[in-house]
Amino acid sequence: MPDYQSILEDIYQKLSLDPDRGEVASYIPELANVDPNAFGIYLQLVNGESYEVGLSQTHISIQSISKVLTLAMAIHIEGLNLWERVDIEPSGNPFNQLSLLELESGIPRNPLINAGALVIADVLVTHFKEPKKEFLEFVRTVTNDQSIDYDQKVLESEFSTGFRNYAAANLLKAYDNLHNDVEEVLDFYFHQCSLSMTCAQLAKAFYMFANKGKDMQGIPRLKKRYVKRINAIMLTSGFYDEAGEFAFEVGLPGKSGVGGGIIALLPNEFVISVWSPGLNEKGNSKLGMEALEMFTTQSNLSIF
Ligand SMILES: NC(=O)CC[C@H](N)C(=O)O
Repeated sequence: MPDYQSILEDIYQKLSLDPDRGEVASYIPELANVDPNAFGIYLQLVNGESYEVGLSQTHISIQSISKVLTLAMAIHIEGLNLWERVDIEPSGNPFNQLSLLELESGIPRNPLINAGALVIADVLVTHFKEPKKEFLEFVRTVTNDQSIDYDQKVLESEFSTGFRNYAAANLLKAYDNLHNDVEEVLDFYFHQCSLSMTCAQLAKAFYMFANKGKDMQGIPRLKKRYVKRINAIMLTSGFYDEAGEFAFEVGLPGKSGVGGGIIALLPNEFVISVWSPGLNEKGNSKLGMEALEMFTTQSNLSIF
């Protein structure tokens, strides 16, 4: 077995010296208040062991990482019908791009771009009486951690500046691919993005995707055939127009968020979460991508 702690410490030391950390997201004003030098990694092995360096226990805004968790809930509800409303192809475009949605008559390319996540949010809003409560409960249950909650300040920030999300939701509605009120779906979507979790909590939440659908308590949360497909979608679409680069450099299914978090996993082996708030020009954590490239190269563990 690789010496995981030494690998993490080596990555941490080398990258901590990197003067170029990218730009902290500012289009959601609350995210711009985060220290650009923050950096943490948490590694959760499927065998139960864990390793960490830096700010792995600091709360971060999980942002688009939440899209995988809502997808897991929606796929359970809708099964194969889900794919009539959202496609599974990489978009090759930024996460908030609208032109493809218009071109493709209101069917989002995949569930991990914003338009796709809004359709997934719509499924949950239809299915549950109290979708925000149910989503929070789902995340708390699979992580076995009742302390996880929404961040009110980030939430307000999302509401006040989410113009492209309002546009995407309205476009979906115009194409009849949003069954509930635009405001209700956006309210849910902004809540899911505002969820605040540590790298450690994120790794635990994603444990089920590395463990054939069973969470850390060994309880089945997701059918195996859905786990396989969600992992495939993370690989092909988890990093928007940088999905190819992530597969090439890192070689793991994963998902990023504009809060600077990245989660990635190797089925049956581990889940790893990284946080560094500075983003590259594609909106993915700059140091986070570099750290994961170093991790899979040094440990010699990737799906390839
Ligand atoms: N890539 C992201 O993390 C985007 C999420 C952000 N809340 C948005 O909708 O714009």
